[in-house]
Amino acid sequence: MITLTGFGKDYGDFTAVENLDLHIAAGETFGFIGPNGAGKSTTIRFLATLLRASRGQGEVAGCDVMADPVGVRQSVGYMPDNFGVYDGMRVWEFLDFFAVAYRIGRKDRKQIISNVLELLDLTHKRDDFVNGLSRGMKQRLCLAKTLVHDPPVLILDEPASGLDPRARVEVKALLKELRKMGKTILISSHILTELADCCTSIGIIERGQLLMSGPIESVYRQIRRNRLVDIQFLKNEEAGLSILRSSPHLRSLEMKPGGVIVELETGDEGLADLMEQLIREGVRMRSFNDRDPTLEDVFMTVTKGIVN
Ligand SMILES: Nc1ncnc2c1ncn2[C@@H]1O[C@H](COP(=O)(O)OP(=O)(O)OP(=O)(O)O)[C@@H](O)[C@H]1O
Repeated sequence: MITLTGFGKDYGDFTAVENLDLHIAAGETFGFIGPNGAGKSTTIRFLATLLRASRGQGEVAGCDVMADPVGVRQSVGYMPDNFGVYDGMRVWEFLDFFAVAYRIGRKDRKQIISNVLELLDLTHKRDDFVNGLSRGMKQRLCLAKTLVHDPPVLILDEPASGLDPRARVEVKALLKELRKMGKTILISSHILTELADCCTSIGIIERGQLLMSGPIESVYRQIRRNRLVDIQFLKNEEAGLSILRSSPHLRSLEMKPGGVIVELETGDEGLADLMEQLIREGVRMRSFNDRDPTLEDVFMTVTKGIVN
């Protein structure tokens, strides 16, 4: 449903995105994850036909992004990261404005607006002025606006940023609802936990390069080949770190208060040997936990796989 082939974008001498290949199948909810400035919005704005590529091609719902931007816009509901709502309008007028822009006839508009308001739980705000809405409601209204022309593809740039925890949970529930309706969704975020339980696939981008992508389970599997061990030190932390750093099994090491998370490529025996060595050398540990990676671990390992 969404394909990018060798997509690249330069701003002057600066390459914001480099040679990006991506394929998102129909019905997927794809989480596009990356730190600030990674190139998420640049990629998204290209797919939404708002920015020209320096290299490469894109296709959305069978339409070429550069050759047929109108076709793409008809198939896409796009929510930008810096959305604007027109303050002087009432909620229903705001949606009606976009429905007219999508050339939806007067007869159908009323019903569509009432359906969309109901889906977004905004029916009771129908006649309120947009500027009287809370931030969370404005964000929901923006999401409502992306749905008026019933597009098969939704491209949402950080739709939950700045929302309180309850509103974020509501956005996640809504994403699941939209997936059930058969929509293909690309959603970007740098809040990892936000995407962990509502995406079917993810892509991790850093400094304009896609570091990893695929079905969420396969991304977890790739990372699970290695063990993640969370160690909390009680005494002799320096000696402990030096043993870990010289271990041939070490793949990455991330410091945290009072301890460290290490990624080790080894089995149970190797893990037991390492534990024994730490104890033998006088390192006292409060805990030594081998655990399943979270999406956050995947992200940290992939974007910062640094062995100090
Ligand atoms: N119009 C522009 N002119 C020059 N540089 C730009 C422009 N737009 C983006 N950039 C740069 O390109 C890089 C990628 O920016 P982009 O907005 O795509 O990142 P992002 O992953 O969406 O970040 P964020 O999470 O902060 O929104 C950044 O270094 C940014 O400063």
